Amino acid sequence: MYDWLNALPKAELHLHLEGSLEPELLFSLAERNKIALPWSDVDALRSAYAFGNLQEFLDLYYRGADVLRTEQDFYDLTWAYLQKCEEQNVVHTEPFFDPQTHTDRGVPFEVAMRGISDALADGRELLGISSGLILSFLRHLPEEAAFKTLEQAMPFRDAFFAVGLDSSEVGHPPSKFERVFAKARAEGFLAVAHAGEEGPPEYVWEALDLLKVSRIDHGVRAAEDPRLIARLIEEQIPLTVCPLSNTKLRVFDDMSQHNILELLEQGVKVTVNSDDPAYFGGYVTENFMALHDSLGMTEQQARRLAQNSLDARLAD
Ligand SMILES: Nc1ncnc2[nH]cnc12
Ligand SMILES: [Zn+2]
Repeated sequence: MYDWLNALPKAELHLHLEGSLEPELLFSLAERNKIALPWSDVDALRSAYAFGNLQEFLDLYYRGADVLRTEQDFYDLTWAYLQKCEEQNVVHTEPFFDPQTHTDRGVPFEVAMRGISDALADGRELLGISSGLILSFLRHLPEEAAFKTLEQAMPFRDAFFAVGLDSSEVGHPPSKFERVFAKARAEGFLAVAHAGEEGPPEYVWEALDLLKVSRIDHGVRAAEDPRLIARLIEEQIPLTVCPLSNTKLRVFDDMSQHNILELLEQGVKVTVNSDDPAYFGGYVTENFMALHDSLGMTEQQARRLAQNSLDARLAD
């Protein structure tokens, strides 16, 4: 019934590699690395995936990422995600990687970087999936820590094409990172940022005007500000929307209330993405399916959304 959705060629532009860590892989990495887990089995872990907001999810996401220790672990994580891409006709992907999630617990920057880069290279060669990596700063940490992360990344500068901004949004506006984004842009990187997920429309304005981003990640709360919507349409700034994430994190109470199709019909360049698929119940195709089931998305709308994702690519 959903084969036609799965068959659409798509790009994924909002995916946290650490959020694609499926419970089965999480348990097998814990065993390989001799790490004790607080959950008795995969089902017990899955049943903990009930979130009241972004922070409740992030607490579990950072806890889960602790099983990632070796270059092979990061390779296996990335390769499992790329195999999903192949299954779902995701022909291009621009994943986020949060170095501070790993360096802050003693995993060297280069360990994560090498495992991920090798898997992305194999994805290109063996699966024909093109990709570009986005180095994302954790916004709940100081800007100084982001500067340090950028510095650590410079020996690997060819491994990524853009910087991003994620983690706890409210209370950590884009303006907090204006200087480090300026430095990254001066070094030749593009910029994207999470804004308007839980945070207000002002954060989307700041991401555009201060961080000079090429895309907004989420951005669904921009709908509260008609002037902002007019600008997004005028400049055709893409929004990387994540429907299942938004309902799991209670940005919308129910998928039937999601605004992605209204934004699409207004002329905003919205795309469909999975964010943290292992935690939110599905990859890109399942996100498209949810829009079909709960919002009555038509085939023509699905085709436009998929085309938007291809048009909004930033990496070669
Ligand atoms: N949805 C999300 N928002 C902010 N930071 C994140 N890190 C992983 N998923 C995220
Ligand atoms: Zn995200």
